[in-house]
Amino acid sequence: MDVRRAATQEIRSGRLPFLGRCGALVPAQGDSPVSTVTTPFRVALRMLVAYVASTSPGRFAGFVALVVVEGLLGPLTIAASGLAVARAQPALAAGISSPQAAALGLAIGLAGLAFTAGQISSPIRSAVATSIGSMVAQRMRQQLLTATLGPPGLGHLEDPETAEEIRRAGEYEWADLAPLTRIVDELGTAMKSVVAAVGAGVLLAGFAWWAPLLLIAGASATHLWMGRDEHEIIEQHEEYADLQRRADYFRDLALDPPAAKEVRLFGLSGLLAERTRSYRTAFLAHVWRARRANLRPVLLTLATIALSTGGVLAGLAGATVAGRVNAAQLTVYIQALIAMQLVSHPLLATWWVRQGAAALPHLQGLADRTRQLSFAATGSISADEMPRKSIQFCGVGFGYPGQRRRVLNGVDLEIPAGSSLAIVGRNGEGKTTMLKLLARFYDPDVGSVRVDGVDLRDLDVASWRTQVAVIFQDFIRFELSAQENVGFGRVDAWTDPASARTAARRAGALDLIEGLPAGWDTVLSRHYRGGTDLSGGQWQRIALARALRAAEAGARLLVLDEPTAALDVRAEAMLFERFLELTTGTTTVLVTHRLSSVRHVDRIAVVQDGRISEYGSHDELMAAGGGYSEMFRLQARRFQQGRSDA
Ligand SMILES: Nc1ncnc2c1ncn2[C@@H]1O[C@H](COP(=O)(O)OP(=O)(O)OP(=O)(O)O)[C@@H](O)[C@H]1O
Repeated sequence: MDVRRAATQEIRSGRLPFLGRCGALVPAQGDSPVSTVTTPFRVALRMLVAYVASTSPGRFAGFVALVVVEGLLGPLTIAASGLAVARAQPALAAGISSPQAAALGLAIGLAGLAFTAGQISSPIRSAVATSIGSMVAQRMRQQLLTATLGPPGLGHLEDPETAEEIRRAGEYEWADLAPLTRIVDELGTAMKSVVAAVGAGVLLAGFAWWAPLLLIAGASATHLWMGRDEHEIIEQHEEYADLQRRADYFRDLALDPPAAKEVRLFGLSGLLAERTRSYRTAFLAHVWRARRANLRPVLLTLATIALSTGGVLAGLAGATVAGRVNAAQLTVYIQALIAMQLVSHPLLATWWVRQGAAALPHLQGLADRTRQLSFAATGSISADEMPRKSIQFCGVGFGYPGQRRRVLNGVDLEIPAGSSLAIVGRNGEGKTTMLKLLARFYDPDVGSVRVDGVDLRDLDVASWRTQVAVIFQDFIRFELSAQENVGFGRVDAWTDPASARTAARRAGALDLIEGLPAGWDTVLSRHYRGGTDLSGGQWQRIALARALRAAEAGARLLVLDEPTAALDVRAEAMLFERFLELTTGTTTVLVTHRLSSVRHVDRIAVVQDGRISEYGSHDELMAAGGGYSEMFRLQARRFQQGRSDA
């Protein structure tokens, strides 16, 4: 089951709006993030800086000011220390209380002050970077949630390209290696290094104009070679990311408790271990090959640095020997030369910048795209108290986005308000699809679904969904308390114990819940302390209780998509009977494969070849002697045989 899709269906049903604010959908197992950072560095840098700056302009301006000041403190320390060396000799000669000694003290004090300020400003910058990084992450998270949870339909989640965009847009979140706080900090360090290097360059220009230029040329060449090569390595990562994903998938299968039974039963352990190893080795082989190819630019880089630095040092030595540079100047120039090496520091930040910017191209415009793929929630008519008369499928034709085949092709069906309907048919005939149209997760391609004569498209979608309580086959099993699992049927009053109790009793789940270790407060997952796991049938009763809680809160259309498949035949029949009794007057639509369970519904619709092939009460359909009566007799015979065999 796709956990994300199941969760989204329930959230879309309008019952859990708060998850849009504080809940995050987790990536499916096996979708582990692999670097997709192929944006050219300059573009990535521009993108990242623009995004960070626009997230909090005031704070970012303060951050930049701090970075510039911190960057200038380095050259200031160098200049002050040079001044101190220059004044040392005259001060020694003039004595401790001379003006020369005072001037020396001033120079030393200035150097000490600049150095200390540099030490203090560094942690302050990191703290500001952390706070900006958190705000950026929060903004990205919000944008992602708006893009995924905002559209009222599901089409955007099922379009493969958009699903991939969403996955990539969310990678910043799961990339533990590169949290945004660290990325912003690295960006600040890189900016500071450039400012410090420029300041040092100005000092070194006092010796010779060409000296800083030579060092900058060396650093630029280095940047160019390394940057181009790093880009290639990252592209290789991207190209072979599938191998990594496969390796992770097989590893997760080996570790995943739900898979453990079949893995052991079919003796798959060895195969899983072998596949994990071979996919991982194949992936690493490409990475190693890329790294080996990277050796050449590393050597070229080292040679360039040695040549440019050596050239400046040789010039300095010559000038010193010739008496054109004194000791104080030499101190300043050598320190400036060392500080200028910082000019290549941003090179170290390229990886971080690319990581930080990786999600941005995918995030930008994502909300527009998902909105386009979902339908436009144009309707504004309130659905309060609907349906009062009927729900109709009028000539409905529908195919899933990106699929050529139409699942439904001319469905005509009327469900009188307050009646119960069972939709039956073979696997894959489109029963669940009809329910999805009913909940307006999609719009029909042809025809319309009408409530009291009003096209669903003209109804306010949120208001319609408060009228609908659906339990799908793949309902969510919230790893939360029993109270929450049932109470979420009415999210704005989920804590109400009396209503939850009533719903649980009606669903036959009350004894089960009250027998749990901490009763209603028990977390329904053994992954949590004091939590417990439920069987498939027990979970279905909980889900049913949630739907009944919604019905009690005013939902007027109850839709159950095989919610009792994990119960035995007798339990299902009893539950359906009781359910129909309890929901008398509520419009109820059931999907089930067990025809014995639907004898008591008012009407039965058989779906076949994309349309309704039979429609009527159980007795009418049996009397008609069509496909339904044939299926019913077959199932009854099997059941009888099973009982007599037993
Ligand atoms: N999200 C989807 N994207 C593409 N095709 C889909 C999607 N969901 C279902 N289908 C296809 O639509 C068809 C009808 O599916 P649906 O789930 O409505 O059938 P069903 O009658 O409920 O089946 P079952 O009895 O097995 O639950 C199937 O062929 C299925 O593969």
